[in-house]
Amino acid sequence: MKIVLATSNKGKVREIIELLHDREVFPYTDLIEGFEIVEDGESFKANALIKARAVYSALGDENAIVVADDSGISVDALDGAPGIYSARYGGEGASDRDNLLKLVEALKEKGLSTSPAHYTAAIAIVSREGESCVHGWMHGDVITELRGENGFGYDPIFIPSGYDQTLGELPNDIKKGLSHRSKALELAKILIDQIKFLRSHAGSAATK
Ligand SMILES: O=c1[nH]c(=O)c2ncn([C@@H]3O[C@H](COP(=O)(O)OP(=O)(O)OP(=O)(O)O)[C@@H](O)[C@H]3O)c2[nH]1
Ligand SMILES: [Mg+2]
Repeated sequence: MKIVLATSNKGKVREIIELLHDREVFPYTDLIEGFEIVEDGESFKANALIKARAVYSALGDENAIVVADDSGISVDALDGAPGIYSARYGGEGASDRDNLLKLVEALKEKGLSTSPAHYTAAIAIVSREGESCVHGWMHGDVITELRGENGFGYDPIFIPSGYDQTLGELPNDIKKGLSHRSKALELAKILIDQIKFLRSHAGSAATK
């Protein structure tokens, strides 16, 4: 059963494939040409569903189970910014590093060197059975000093609650155990396995 990821973010692909380890998972760009998806939803959930629906219909394969992730970081001292705009906080086409440096600059402009913050991940699942969305969060603090190269995006300035190192410094395995994405995927796995169960029993039910 093909699980197709509706993302072009390599950091997400790596993490999601690791977290869905015993399932056949690959990015949609292994199957069809990548295409621009306009994420004009008002929430992480709305954007995740937009991405999953767009890839599901572009694939035209009723057996596909399409999984999308919309995620971002929300900083208390910036009234929750960048939130759903995390991917383009530094402007259209901004790189992860541009986005991170923009966040550091915004904190410094307020005379701050740290602020409570949290990551949100919304994971949408679209298949012929229907569509659903689950969430996961990870709380901690952002700092204005970049520390470490692990993870991706804003990780070098994010210190998860209970730790004193950033996700850039901590081994990826630590992030796997506590990230917004891993929490949401634990729930998504239940829904994906339900779809598998329904499909494997659909045939036997029909023959009774
Ligand atoms: O340091 C980080 N560690 C994470 O674990 C994480 N999860 C999300 N993000 C950031 O939030 C935005 C997602 O935007 P996003 O959901 O639109 O994804 P994207 O545009 O990169 O790819 P796609 O999935 O839309 O194709 C991007 O700026 C990511 O850097 C993270 N940053
Ligand atoms: Mg995006």
